[in-house]
Amino acid sequence: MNGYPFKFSSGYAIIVSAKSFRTRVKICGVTRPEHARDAAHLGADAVGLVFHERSPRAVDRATAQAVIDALPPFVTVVALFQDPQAAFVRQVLSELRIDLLQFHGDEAPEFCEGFHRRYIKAIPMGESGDPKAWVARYPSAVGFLLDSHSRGTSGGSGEVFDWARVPHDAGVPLIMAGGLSPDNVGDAVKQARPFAVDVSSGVESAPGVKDPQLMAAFINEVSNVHQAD
Ligand SMILES: O=C(O)c1ccccc1NCC(=O)[C@H](O)[C@H](O)COP(=O)(O)O
Repeated sequence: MNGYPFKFSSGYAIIVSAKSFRTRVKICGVTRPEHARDAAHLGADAVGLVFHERSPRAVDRATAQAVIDALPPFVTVVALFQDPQAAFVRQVLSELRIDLLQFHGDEAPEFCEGFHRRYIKAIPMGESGDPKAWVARYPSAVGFLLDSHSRGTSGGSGEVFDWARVPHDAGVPLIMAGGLSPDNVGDAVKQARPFAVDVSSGVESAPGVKDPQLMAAFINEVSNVHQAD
């Protein structure tokens, strides 16, 4: 398919020309202000802050504030949680300028909606099953992040799932994640034509340490796909 599926609110579906569409890029698990600034100036659309204490990429609120302060305008700040206490999410939201929530665990739709913020829901592609069943279960999500983890396990593993399972007719923005790197992201975008791609370990020199050269290579590979379309 040489284009991107889009469904209007009326239900009318079209393929948007590949030339007029740009796959967005989110760099997840940023732990240092200088890496956030680098990511943004290299062209990242969003950065993810991991608020899951068992993650090697977990940030405390002071570090998160420093990362946010390093960002220029028009870069989305995403706060990632995995089965958090509601009070913790509320505390993060009250202290930090968060644009979007990302729920990576078994959170119910009512829980995700309870903060009255836009949110995306991670779909565990390590499980069999139709991703569109998740889309139907979370009608208030503004997008879905397809990651290679199984239910109950964390993301950021660097593992790849079968891209043939990405639906082309979900009717909502899909964000591909899981084991993407500068070596494979071009193929992933060409094959699945997602709304966005999300990367963590594939642009790191060590867990939690983003590598500016790998981030640059990753973002270049994504834009190269569109220049060749
Ligand atoms: O990154 C983590 O440590 C993490 C912990 C708990 C839940 C989710 C987590 N990461 C999710 C992600 O960073 C993204 O989904 C990512 O793009 C996928 O990671 P990777 O395969 O390393 O690119």
